Amino acid sequence: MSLDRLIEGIVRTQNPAVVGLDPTLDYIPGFLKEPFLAEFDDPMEGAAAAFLEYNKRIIDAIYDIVPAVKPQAAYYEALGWQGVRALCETIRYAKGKGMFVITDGKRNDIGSTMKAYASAHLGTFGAAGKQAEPFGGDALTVNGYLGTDGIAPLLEVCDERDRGIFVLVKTSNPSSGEVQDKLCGERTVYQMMGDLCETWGGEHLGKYGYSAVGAVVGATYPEQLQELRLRLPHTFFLVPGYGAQGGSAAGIAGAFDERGLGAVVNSSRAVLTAWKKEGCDERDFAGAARREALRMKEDLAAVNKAIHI
Ligand SMILES: O=c1ccn([C@@H]2O[C@H](COP(=O)(O)O)[C@@H](O)[C@H]2O)c(=O)[nH]1
Repeated sequence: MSLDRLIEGIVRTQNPAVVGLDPTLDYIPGFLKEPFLAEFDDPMEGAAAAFLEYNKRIIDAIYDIVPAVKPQAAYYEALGWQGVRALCETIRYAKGKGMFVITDGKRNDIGSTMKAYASAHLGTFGAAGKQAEPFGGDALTVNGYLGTDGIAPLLEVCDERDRGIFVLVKTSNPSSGEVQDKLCGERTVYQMMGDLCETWGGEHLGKYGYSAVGAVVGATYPEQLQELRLRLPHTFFLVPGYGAQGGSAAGIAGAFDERGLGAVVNSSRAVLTAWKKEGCDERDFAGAARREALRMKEDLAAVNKAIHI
């Protein structure tokens, strides 16, 4: 169990970036969404169909230059079961294009319930011979607040199916310090959670030295990124907060190891709404997403000179 498939995608594209697929109707140009909204009586069905088509076009525009996508489940759940179906189909489409998919669900519960979340998002349903993947993601974001028994069922699935998790350690939002920066004995809560990631990842390291248990560390906290990189040598980072939340490439530099690995940086809104910022023809929205993804790649390369290996 490891995050090697993600790392291999980063090496192949020479791009430590993930594009967040967080669609809203507002981001989707009229020419694309209006026919779907008109076609279905149920507004959620029309919106879900528009989300899926929009995602496919974004994926088509970036899959050769960006190794991974991160659909945030909330945007799909907002449309009920139709949205959840669009999420499943988006995951399947991205995987069909060779992308690594991180489902951003931030799940956590007691062990028995986590077993259900683990098989839903990373596992399979059904018996041998008649088995299917419910969601089919490669990795899932989770909350570690309930402790080890809430994480153990995920580790089992990660082991069996070469999947990964990213545990919330130091989140990118402005209030993250209210709990995460509090001292608990001699360690902050985020340090304690980071140390647990190293423990949960255990001895099962992939060929690049990272385990299947990654950590979410926000681009908006450069000092903590650097500190945690040194403290957690086997824990790969998912770094949200670049772009729309104000995180910069310079602030992210400390997240990478000496090989240029160690982190994958997320950008959602900045890529999805690039066509609005550019002011280009709305029919070129996917082209604008690609241009923004290439701009981000260059921006990251300026602080993370080369990804060796
Ligand atoms: O600490 C965290 C954890 C998760 N997120 C998620 O990442 C994206 C960020 O979107 P942007 O549009 O690039 O700001 C979004 O899905 C969040 O739910 C985070 O921002 N911070």
